[in-house]
Amino acid sequence: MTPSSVQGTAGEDRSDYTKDESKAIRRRSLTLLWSLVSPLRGLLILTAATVVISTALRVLGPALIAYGIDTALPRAVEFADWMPAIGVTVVYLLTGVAGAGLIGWYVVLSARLTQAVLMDLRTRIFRHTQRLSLEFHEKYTSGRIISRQTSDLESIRELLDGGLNQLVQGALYGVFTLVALFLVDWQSGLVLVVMGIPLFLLMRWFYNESQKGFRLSRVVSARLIVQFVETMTGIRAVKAFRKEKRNDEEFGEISAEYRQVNLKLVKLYGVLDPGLILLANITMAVVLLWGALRVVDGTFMIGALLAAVLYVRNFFGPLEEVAMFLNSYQSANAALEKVSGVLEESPTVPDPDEPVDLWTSKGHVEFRDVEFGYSGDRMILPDFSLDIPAGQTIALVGTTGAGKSTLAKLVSRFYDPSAGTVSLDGVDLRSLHPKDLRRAIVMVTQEAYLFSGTVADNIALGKPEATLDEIEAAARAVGAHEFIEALPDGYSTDVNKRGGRVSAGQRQLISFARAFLADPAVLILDEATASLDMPSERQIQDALQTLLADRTALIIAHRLSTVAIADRVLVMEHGRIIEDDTPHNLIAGTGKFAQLHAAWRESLV
Ligand SMILES: Nc1ncnc2c1ncn2[C@@H]1O[C@H](COP(=O)(O)OP(=O)(O)OP(=O)(O)O)[C@@H](O)[C@H]1O
Repeated sequence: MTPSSVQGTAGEDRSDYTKDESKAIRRRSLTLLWSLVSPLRGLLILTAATVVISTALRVLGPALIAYGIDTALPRAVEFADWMPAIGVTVVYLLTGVAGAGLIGWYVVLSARLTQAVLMDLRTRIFRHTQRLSLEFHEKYTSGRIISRQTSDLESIRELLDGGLNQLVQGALYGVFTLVALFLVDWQSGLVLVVMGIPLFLLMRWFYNESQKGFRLSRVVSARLIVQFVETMTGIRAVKAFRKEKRNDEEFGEISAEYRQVNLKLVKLYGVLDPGLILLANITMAVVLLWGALRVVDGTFMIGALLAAVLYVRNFFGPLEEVAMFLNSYQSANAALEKVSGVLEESPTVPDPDEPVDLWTSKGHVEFRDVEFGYSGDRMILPDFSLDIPAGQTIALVGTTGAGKSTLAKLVSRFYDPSAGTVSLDGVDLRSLHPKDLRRAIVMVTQEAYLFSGTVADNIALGKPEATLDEIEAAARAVGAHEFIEALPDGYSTDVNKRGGRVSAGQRQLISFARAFLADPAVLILDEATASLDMPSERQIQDALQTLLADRTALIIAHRLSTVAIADRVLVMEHGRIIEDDTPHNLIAGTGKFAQLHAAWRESLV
């Protein structure tokens, strides 16, 4: 079980993990990696076999040279027996060719493996983040999600595409070389093992330090992306409030920090590289000296000495590369840690295991003893009960922050209450299949988001199988047909292309048409009439009348004129309903709504 301090995306911005936390994160990354690789076990085994065999063949070289010099050559010189020399040359050539061929095959196989893993991971991140509840998206900014899907995946791709080959081959080469050295001359092998102690300490120091550095580097680079994405998505507000200078400063500060972190990382190589060279040279000198003494003594052969020196050189050769690719390994590891965190998050509004069937809904909505707060300590709806009979049109008014949108989000099941139930036709929303829920309850918000595609595509989102006639009928019903017809390509106009750009009010009408076509039993309009311009007030009323006919409706309205079409008005304050009556009765009374209404009427004069 991952400790709660690093569960999911918690603790993601830290780089000072405790031992237990680090262990848990590592375990989570490994589990993810295994889940990605295990379906490809066959390919993995084949890839591993090719790299093991090809490396073993490459390591044979110096031993063959030693045999050539110490055995085959003297036989040719002394007895004119050329067979061993020819034999060893042929074997040398054959192992070279086979080793090269296998390496080629390994590269192809490993590419196939890594591309499959990457595709799986990419799809998983997309699917999973899309499935996560609104609560997650409201607290985890889009910039961070983007960096998971882009820069993190890119780091993993870099490692898998190039670094891993080098890393695996280098590490295997080192191990095989050590074994071969022991077989050729155990005394030189012993020297290498003794020198292996400072080598191990150096590599371990580098690994730990660079791991810390890379974690920090990823945290800062994610902040850079978040800052960039937030600035660009809010570019209108940035310009309107002249926030450019402050943004420049903030971005500059994070950039400077990023540079600092990366500089520190590079400095680690300034210790590692000379350290490796020094250790290699000392080992080589000791092996050479000790070997030479034994050659003089007549207890060691010159060919074996040459092989021992070659092995020592070969042993240290790839270490530099291994260290370099530890770099991309670290970076990919840090990325995998974050990605596995996102994938560990689970939807806070889970789908029911055994959903209750609700083919057709009447639209009876009920809140019973509901308690809700976004974070545990602050209640937004302390104790809320409300019965909305099927077909009723409710207007919800109240001071800002009273909890009106929260109510709408609970009916749409973007969130679940912490106590009590929200039900549709007597069925707890938690027991409904998401498909039934989405078919029965539709929310239209002020944003009225349009997806890339044509106007018709955007309306058809409410009913994907709709015909063009149905789409047009829906647009006519809400009064959107005229302006759509006037667009350059009518219903086929691409909303993202030049000329296809529509105004905020037009977008709203398109989303009304979309909702009309979806024909839900319950419709929620959250400030949805706010962007419609005043001259078409009459039109709005007509559009709303058509849109709301024969269904339950919950309208959150600042515009008091919309309230007139409601059967019932609820006035909310601090998460409670303080007035609940027909608009007529409320206006005639002396309560809060009567005051609001009087003030509004005065403002019209
Ligand atoms: N995602 C969120 N996380 C934490 N708190 C939130 C979140 N959304 C809203 N709140 C808080 O919940 C309270 C009720 O917000 P809500 O949006 O429901 O009010 P509202 O009545 O719709 O207000 P308005 O008329 O201004 O839209 C507010 O105090 C707000 O700060």
